Amino acid sequence: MAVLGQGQPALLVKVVMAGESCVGKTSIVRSYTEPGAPACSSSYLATIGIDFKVKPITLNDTRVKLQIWDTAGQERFHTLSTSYFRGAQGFVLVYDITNMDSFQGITSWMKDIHEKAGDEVDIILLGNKCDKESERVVPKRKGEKLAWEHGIHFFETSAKDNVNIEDAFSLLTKEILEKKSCVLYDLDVVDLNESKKRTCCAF
Ligand SMILES: Nc1nc2c(ncn2[C@@H]2O[C@H](COP(=O)(O)OP(=O)(O)OP(=O)(O)O)[C@@H](O)[C@H]2O)c(=O)[nH]1
Repeated sequence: MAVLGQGQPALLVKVVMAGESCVGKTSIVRSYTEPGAPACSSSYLATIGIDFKVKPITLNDTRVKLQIWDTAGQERFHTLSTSYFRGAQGFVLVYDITNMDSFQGITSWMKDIHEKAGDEVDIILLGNKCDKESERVVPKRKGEKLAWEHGIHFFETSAKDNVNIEDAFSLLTKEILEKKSCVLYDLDVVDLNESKKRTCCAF
């Protein structure tokens, strides 16, 4: 793998959150990008439309700017949300271990991802809210089996207790870097203007 050191532009990686409404996508992003701030609140505020956060990380001496798009899971936003799938290099596909419908919806989300973003994208499956063990309805082995059938990695996570969130994003990013061409991006430039980007086939 080519290494981009200090002073060189970081690689821009686009990752999209997907999954049913209320499974914890926004809370996972918050837990990852705003350490220290409470990821979960007692009241639920649905994502309206789309939002993105940027998380700079360094993996094996390679500087990466993770651009994490948080989509709305509500059915009425489905067309808008899936329109952001195009061009993504990775997906964090989330269900809630206390909600069987959210787990059963995963196959359909998987289909949407492959239709819009192709078959080569990297996906990681997360069974979120693992802190709510007493309310669990989706056994861990079901998540593991589904992930195994699709050839993807799986974690059970808690955005509330910050369990496995960092590991999940790191693993997904590593997989993307190992096989994908990425976009070069100057760390100090905030503008995502097309002219400031160029394709890099360093990997
Ligand atoms: N106990 C617990 N609650 C969580 C966890 N993650 C999220 N929640 C709660 O679940 C509810 C929904 O979380 P969100 O992050 O808004 O869910 P979402 O998937 O972004 O929902 P949409 O925006 O509608 O797509 C909120 O009340 C969160 O506080 C978790 O790991 N554990």
